[in-house]
Amino acid sequence: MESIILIGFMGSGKSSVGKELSKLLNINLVEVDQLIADVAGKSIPEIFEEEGEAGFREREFEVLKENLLSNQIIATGGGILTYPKSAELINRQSNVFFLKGDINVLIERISRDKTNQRPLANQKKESEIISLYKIREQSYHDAANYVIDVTHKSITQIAQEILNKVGR
Ligand SMILES: Nc1ncnc2c1ncn2[C@@H]1O[C@H](COP(=O)(O)OP(=O)(O)O)[C@@H](O)[C@H]1O
Ligand SMILES: O=C(O)C1=C[C@@H](OP(=O)(O)O)[C@@H](O)[C@H](O)C1
Ligand SMILES: [Mg+2]
Repeated sequence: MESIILIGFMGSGKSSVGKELSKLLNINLVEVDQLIADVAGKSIPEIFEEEGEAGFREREFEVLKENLLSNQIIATGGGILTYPKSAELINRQSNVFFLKGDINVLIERISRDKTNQRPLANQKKESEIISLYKIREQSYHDAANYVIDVTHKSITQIAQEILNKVGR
């Protein structure tokens, strides 16, 4: 099976749904953010602070490139498509799922989630996060082969819906 790639804004559930899919299919999860931190030996906020967003995006591209093998679940970070080299790789894939949700619900989920520190959402006004979403929204649609509404669904429901689409 060609790998299942999850894209979408922060808080849309890419990491959570990725974990669930990896369990259900018993295949490897590539959690891009986690691998970036492992390779760098520092946290995502530390990378943003020390290397800037540009440094983070190049690291993200390297991890994506090295892990685009078949038969995996790939949970990306919400900004991966802003880097043209990464967008190009993802645009070539055919099991790309855009987890799309009401932005207000996503903001609520982000603000409740204290485990994942998100430098591009922390300390930001709601209006700024909404602007960032609007800037990115079209790129998710352009890259996606499937759009899944995640607003009023559980993580398990979303994972099941994805499995149905790929015929598993
Ligand atoms: N469908 C959902 N229903 C309820 N909570 C969710 C759902 N999807 C994600 N969450 C919660 O929202 C937060 C962000 O989810 P996460 O998987 O880290 O998203 P992403 O990787 O897309 O940023 C987590 O606390 C997670 O438990
Ligand atoms: O939207 C973004 O630019 C980012 C999203 C984060 O991943 P999640 O979408 O999993 O939160 C993480 O990659 C980093 O903080 C940058
Ligand atoms: Mg994530």
